[in-house]
Amino acid sequence: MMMEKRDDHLFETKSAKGRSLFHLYGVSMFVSTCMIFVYRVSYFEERYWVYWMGLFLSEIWFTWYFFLILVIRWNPIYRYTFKHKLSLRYGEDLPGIDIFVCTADPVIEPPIMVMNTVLSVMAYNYPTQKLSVYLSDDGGSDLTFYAMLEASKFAKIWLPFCRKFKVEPRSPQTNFHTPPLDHHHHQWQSIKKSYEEMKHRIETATELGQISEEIRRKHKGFHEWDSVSSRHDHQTILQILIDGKDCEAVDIEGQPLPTLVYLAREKRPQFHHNFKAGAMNALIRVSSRISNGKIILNVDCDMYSNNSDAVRDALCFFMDEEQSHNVAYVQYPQSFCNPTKNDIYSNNLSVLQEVELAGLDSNGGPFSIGTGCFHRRDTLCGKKYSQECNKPDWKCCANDTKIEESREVLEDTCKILASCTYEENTLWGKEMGLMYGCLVEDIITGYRIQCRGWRSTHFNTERKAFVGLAPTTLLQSLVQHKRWSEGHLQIFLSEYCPYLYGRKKIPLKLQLGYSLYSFWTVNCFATLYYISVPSLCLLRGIALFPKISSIWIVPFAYAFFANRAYSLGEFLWVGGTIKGWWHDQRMWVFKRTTRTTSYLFGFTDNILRLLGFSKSAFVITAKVAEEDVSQRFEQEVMEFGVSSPMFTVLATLALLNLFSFIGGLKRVVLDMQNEVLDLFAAQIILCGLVVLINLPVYQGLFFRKDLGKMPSSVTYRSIVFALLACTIAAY
Ligand SMILES: O=c1ccn([C@@H]2O[C@H](COP(=O)(O)OP(=O)(O)O[C@H]3O[C@H](CO)[C@@H](O)[C@H](O)[C@H]3O)[C@@H](O)[C@H]2O)c(=O)[nH]1
Ligand SMILES: [Mn+2]
Repeated sequence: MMMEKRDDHLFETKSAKGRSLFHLYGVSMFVSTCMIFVYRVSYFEERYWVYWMGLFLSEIWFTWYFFLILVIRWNPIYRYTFKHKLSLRYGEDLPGIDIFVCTADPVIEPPIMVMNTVLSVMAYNYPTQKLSVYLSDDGGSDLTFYAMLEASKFAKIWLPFCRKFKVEPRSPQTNFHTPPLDHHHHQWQSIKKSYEEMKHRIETATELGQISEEIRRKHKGFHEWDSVSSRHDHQTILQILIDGKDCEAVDIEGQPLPTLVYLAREKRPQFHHNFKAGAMNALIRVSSRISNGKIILNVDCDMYSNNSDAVRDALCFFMDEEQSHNVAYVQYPQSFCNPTKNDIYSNNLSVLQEVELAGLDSNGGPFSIGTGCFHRRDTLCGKKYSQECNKPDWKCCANDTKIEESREVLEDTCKILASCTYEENTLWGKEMGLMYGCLVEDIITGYRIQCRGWRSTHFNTERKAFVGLAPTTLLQSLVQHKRWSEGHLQIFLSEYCPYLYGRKKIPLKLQLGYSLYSFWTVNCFATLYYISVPSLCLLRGIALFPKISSIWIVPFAYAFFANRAYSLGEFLWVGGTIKGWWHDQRMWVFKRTTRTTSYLFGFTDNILRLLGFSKSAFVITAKVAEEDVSQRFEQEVMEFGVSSPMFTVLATLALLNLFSFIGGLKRVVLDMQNEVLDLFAAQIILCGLVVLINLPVYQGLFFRKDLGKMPSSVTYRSIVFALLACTIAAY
C-alpha cells in the first residue's frame, strides 16, 4: 500500500550524499576555532591590546558566520519531478499560467533582447490557451512596444516550428546561434531569415531612437504615445496584442496563440513607482482581469527560457495530491550565459544557488530570488496557509472569470488597475503583492509568504530553466552586490527582522538562514580588519599570531586551509574551475572591502531611510557593453576604467598590503638569528596572499595602458592613502 502511494507522487525529494563527511569537517572546524579562542585569551598581549581585541572580535565573528554557513549546508535536499505522470493524470486540464516579464529601460535593456525573452516564454511546451504573457515596460517606450508587436507576428511561425521540431532553447537569438540538426535544416534557414529581417527592423528603429510613420500606421497602439511627455510622466498604456480568447488569434498551423499583453503602468512625478515591485503588482491586478492564471511566473527581461518543460516541472510541485498543499512558490536557480569560462567577476553564484538554496529548502524553503520563480497567485496576494482550504481546484478552467468584453473595453477597464492612485489606501505593497520599500523586493516577499505558513521549493534541472545576463564590469558587479546586501540588511534592521518577526512563524533554521545574507554587510568590517591590521602590524613589528614553531599555529592553519580547501571542493563540485575559484576568492575580498565605502555612505543611508528621510534606489544592471569593454571581459581582463570611491578603497588596500609585505620581507632579510621569520611567518603569509589576490589591481594601477586601467586620479589618491597609513603604522 505504502509503495503504491509513493509511486503516485509527482515529485520526490532526496538528501545530498556524503553529509557525514561534511559534519565531521564542521566539527573539526569548531574544535580549531575554540583552540584559537583559548590561544587569544591565554596569550593576550596587553601592550597591544587594541590590535588583539580587534582580531579576537573578528575571529569570533567569523566563527558565528561559519556556524550560519554550517546550518545552511547541514542537509541539502534535491528534488526530482515526474512530469509524464502530470500529463497522464491531468492531460490538458492544467491551470492557467501568467508570465510576467519586466523591463525598465530601452537603452540598457534593448528591445530585441526583451523580445527574445518574450518569445521564449510564449513557446513553452504547454497548452497555449492557458498561457498568457505580460510585458511590463517601466521605460514606457514605443520601441519596446514595437518589438512586442513584431514578436506577436513572429510567434505565428516560431511557435509551430518549436513544437514540430522540439527545439531548445526557444529564444530565437540563441537558437539561431547554433546550426540545427539535419532534419529541419531547410525550415530553420527560412525562419532564421525572417528573424534576421525582423531583428534588422527593430534594431534600425532602436538606433534611430524613434518609430517611423510607416510603422506607426500599422497599429493603433502607437497613438498612445501621442500624449506621452516623458517616461516618468504618462498615462497607463495597455495593449492586448494577442487575445488568446479570440478565435482568429492562431498561428500558421491554425493552433491558438498565447495571450500577449503590453503594459506601461501610469507614471507621475509625484507618485513613487516602487521599481520592480510596483511593476509586478500592476501586472498582478491587470492579469487577474484578463486571464487570471492560478500560477504566476516572473522573469526578468534578460532571462530567456532555456527549457520548455520548466512549467510542467514546476506544476509537479503545485499539483501533487499529498505533498503540495503548502507549497507557495517554486524557485529555479538563475543561470547566466555570458560569464567567461573562469568567471572573472564571480557572477555565476553557483554555490549560492545550487548548494545554499538546496540547503535552505530543507530548512523550510528557499528564498524567492525574483526571476525564475513560480508563485501561486493567491499566496502572492496575501493568502494565509490553512489546513482546510489547501486543495485548490486546479482542473477548473483557466479563464474562469469569463469576461465577455470586447478587447477595447477590457483594455480600458484594466488601465485603471495600473494607475498611480489605484493603490492609495490599499494593502498593496504591504500585505498584498510584492512588498515595497525594500531593495530585494523578491526576498522580503517570499519571506513574508513563508511567515504566513507556506513553504517553498528549490528546483534545478540538468538543462537550465532560465539563462540570463550577468554584469560585465567590476563596478557593475560590485554595485549589484551592494544592492543585494543592502536589501538584506534592510530586512534585518526592519520590523521584519527574521529573529523577531520570524519567531514561531518560520523554523529557527530558516531564520538563521535569512540572517546569513543580512550579515554580508557586517562581514565587511571583520574582513577589512583582518586584511589590513595584521599587515600594518607586520610593518611596525608587532606579532599578532603564534610563532610558526609553536603548536598554537596549528588551529590557525587548519581553520584557514581546511576552510579554503572545502570552499574549493564545493566550487569544483558545482562545475567551477580552479581559476574560477581563485577569481571567486578575489571577488569575495573585493565585495567585502568595498562594502565599507558604501557603508561609510550606505550606513548613514540606511539610518536615514529608517528615519524616512531618503528612499532607496534600484540601480538597474546594464545588459549591453561597449565594444572594447566586452572584449576585455571576454579575455578576462579586469575592468576598472572609471573613477569610483570603491576602486580607491580597493587600490589603497592593495598597495598597503604590498608595502607591508615588502617591509616584512626586509625585516626577515635583515634579521640574522632567523627569529623574525618564526615570529611573523603567519602575518607574512597572510599579507602575501592578499598581495597575490590583488595582482590585477597592481596591473591596473601601474602596468596597463588600455581604457580599462585604473584612472590616474584613483592611482594618485590610493598611493597617498596607502603611504600615509604605512607611515603612521611604521613610526
Ligand atoms: O524600476 C524598475 C527597475 C527594474 N525593473 C526590472 O527588474 C529586473 C531586475 O533588474 P536588474 O537590474 O536586472 O537587477 P538584477 O540584480 O540582475 O536582478 C536580481 O535582483 C533583483 C532584486 O534586487 C530581482 O528583482 C531580480 O529578479 C534578480 O534577478 C529587470 O528585468 C528590470 O527591468 C523594473 O521593472 N522596474
Ligand atoms: Mn538582471
